[in-house]
Amino acid sequence: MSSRIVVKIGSSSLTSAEGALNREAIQFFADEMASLRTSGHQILLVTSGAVAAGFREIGYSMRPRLLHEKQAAAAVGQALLMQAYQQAFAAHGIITAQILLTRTDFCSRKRMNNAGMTVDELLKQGVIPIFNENDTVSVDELKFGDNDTLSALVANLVKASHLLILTDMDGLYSGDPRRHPDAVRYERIREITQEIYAMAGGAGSSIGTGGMRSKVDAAKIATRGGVPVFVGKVSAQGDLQNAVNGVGRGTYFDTALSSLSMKKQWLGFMSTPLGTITVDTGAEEALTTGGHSLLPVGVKQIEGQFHAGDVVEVLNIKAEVIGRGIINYDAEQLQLVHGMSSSNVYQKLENIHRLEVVHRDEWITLK
Ligand SMILES: Nc1ncnc2c1ncn2[C@@H]1O[C@H](COP(=O)(O)OP(=O)(O)O)[C@@H](O)[C@H]1O
Ligand SMILES: N[C@@H](CCC(=O)OP(=O)(O)O)C(=O)O
Repeated sequence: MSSRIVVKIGSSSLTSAEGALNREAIQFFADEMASLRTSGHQILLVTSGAVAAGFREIGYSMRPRLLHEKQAAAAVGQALLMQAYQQAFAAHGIITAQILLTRTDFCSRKRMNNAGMTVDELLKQGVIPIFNENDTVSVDELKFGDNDTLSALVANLVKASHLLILTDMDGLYSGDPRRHPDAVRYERIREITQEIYAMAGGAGSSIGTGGMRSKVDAAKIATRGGVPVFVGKVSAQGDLQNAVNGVGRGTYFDTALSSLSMKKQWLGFMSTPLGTITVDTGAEEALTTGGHSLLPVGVKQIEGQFHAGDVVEVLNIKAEVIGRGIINYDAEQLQLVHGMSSSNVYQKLENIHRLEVVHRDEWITLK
């Protein structure tokens, strides 16, 4: 199988601040992707720009902020965006396909498998699949918002050899260069630590959404799934090929030492937690560094109406998210026994099938 490359292009690279598609830019990116394809790679594109391309057409004077206005703008802009790509790729005799996804599509393995099979078939037929979030049906709390996360999930789904996140900045700097002109650029990140997160700020322009922060989030998801990531700028002929060859103008994120199984990727990045539990310091250590399961004695607080088998988010006593796991208790049961030693739990609850609140095999550390 030829290698699969997922290219993500942000709104800031495709549209003007006034809200118009930059057709020249779209042609340029299509040319770059076509030439990558000629060199033997399969290409998948994740593109933003629907809201930015649609808001002026619809009559808004600036990029809307309200959800229903953004959705209306996206419905207009998505058609314009696709038309522009179709035209640009047609110059190379390449057919494109539109795939609109929401976060909930990734929650269901069945929907994900269906999307995966459709993509396989499109690639087999030589088509370039073009993804965007299905903005019209996404509700606020289930939105990707920016497309960086979507691109990482797509890259993991298709087992890509590279994820290239193209933006208006040539990589990750020690601070947002728009505000810190003396910031220095990182060529390579071997491990995404809290310090790296601290450097990455939000969107610097009025067009983009997630900024560098959501790109680092995406890099974390992809690299833990075994896909190396490039975040940077492509603006001259040959830049995209250079990005693939390791000499692009941007930052490279190495894959994590051991890549996660699909089950753990689902747990960490696609599932929807139905509750939150807070654990004490000992339990935090046991889960995050000790490789142990979570026992009732370490649980301090419980929120949400979850049932055994649901996914919950786990917080430490500083209220930071440390990971997610599949819970073995209903919320009401756990309320009765949290903080108790194991022997007391057995006395209190007669028919528990597993003592562990979260078993280590059904846990992912996200800190
Ligand atoms: N540490 C950083 N290094 C580089 N850029 C940063 C950093 N922190 C914030 N940014 C901002 O992130 C922006 C890119 O993200 P965004 O505007 O969302 O673009 P896109 O539309 O391509 O997704 C840059 O223009 C920059 O202002
Ligand atoms: N789905 C939205 C993406 C919004 C957005 O701005 O994303 P990005 O430019 O990738 O930070 C759109 O097409 O407008």
